[in-house]
Amino acid sequence: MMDSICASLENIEVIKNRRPILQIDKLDFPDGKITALVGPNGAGKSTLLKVLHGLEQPDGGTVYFRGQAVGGRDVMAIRRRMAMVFQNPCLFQTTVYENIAAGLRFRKFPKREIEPIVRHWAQRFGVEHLLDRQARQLSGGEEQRAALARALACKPELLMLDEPFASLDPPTRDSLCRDLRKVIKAEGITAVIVTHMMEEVFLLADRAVMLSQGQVLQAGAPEELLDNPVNDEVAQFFGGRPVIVGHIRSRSDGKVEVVTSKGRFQLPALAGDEGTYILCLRGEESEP
Ligand SMILES: Nc1ncnc2c1ncn2[C@@H]1O[C@H](COP(=O)(O)OP(=O)(O)OP(=O)(O)O)[C@@H](O)[C@H]1O
Repeated sequence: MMDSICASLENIEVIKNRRPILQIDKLDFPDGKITALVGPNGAGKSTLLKVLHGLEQPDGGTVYFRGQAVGGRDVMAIRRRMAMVFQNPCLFQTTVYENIAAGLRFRKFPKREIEPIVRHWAQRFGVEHLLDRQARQLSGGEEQRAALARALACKPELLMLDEPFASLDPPTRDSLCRDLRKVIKAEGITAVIVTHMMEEVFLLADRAVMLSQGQVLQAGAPEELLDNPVNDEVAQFFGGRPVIVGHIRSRSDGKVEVVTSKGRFQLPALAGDEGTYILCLRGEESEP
């Protein structure tokens, strides 16, 4: 069955200082799927997100949202159906509660409906106990959780994330990634995440799109880019480290069977595993 498409870019061109920084013939964002945008610094990832979000007007081409060309007076109405979360969460200088409620107030939700929605999303992202706290008194991980709750409270159809976890420590990043995937999947949201971290690509994304110099080099399942890269640049980006990705096939007696493209592995079950294992291989120490 064909995937239905939430948003797409067609013949998009963005030019800065007479230099093309984004040239996309066609790129679809399928409904309910999480797409990771990856690529080296300056590849055009953030520009692509801004074009998709209507924050940046392309010099050529068309953005479609649910089959409708985005432009003119409709832009603001369509942008309200999307949400963006940045690396710097940019919380308002007020309480966590007011931050999560902000979009709902803006959309003129009735007062009595706001509180249960705020509590629901605060609880989904583990910040319910912080609702009365001023945003400036949060840790980086708590800030990002509050920013995600704020973004999701408005039920966006398309969620865009620009390196949302880049400044978090690995365990915080890992737990937030897993929570985010659960929430996005449960809500059926379409998401696009810009990231430099391979772990995030494999933990979060259903698809990966590799950009370089403003162009799409390859798009497909993350494992496809890892196992069958179209060129050296993709191979180096995805295979720069010896990583094998696997999915849990079965569990028994505290063990899991993980199926990978390189074979099956019996491994001890890890707390919090959700079905995806990333096996990183370390070279054998040579004897002196
Ligand atoms: N306003 C601008 N004027 C001129 N050049 C720009 C402007 N905005 C972006 N660029 C250039 O466009 C290219 C793409 O930038 P962009 O921020 O989209 O890349 P990126 O893939 O998100 O990079 P990074 O991983 O470093 O965040 C870069 O070479 C950047 O210098």
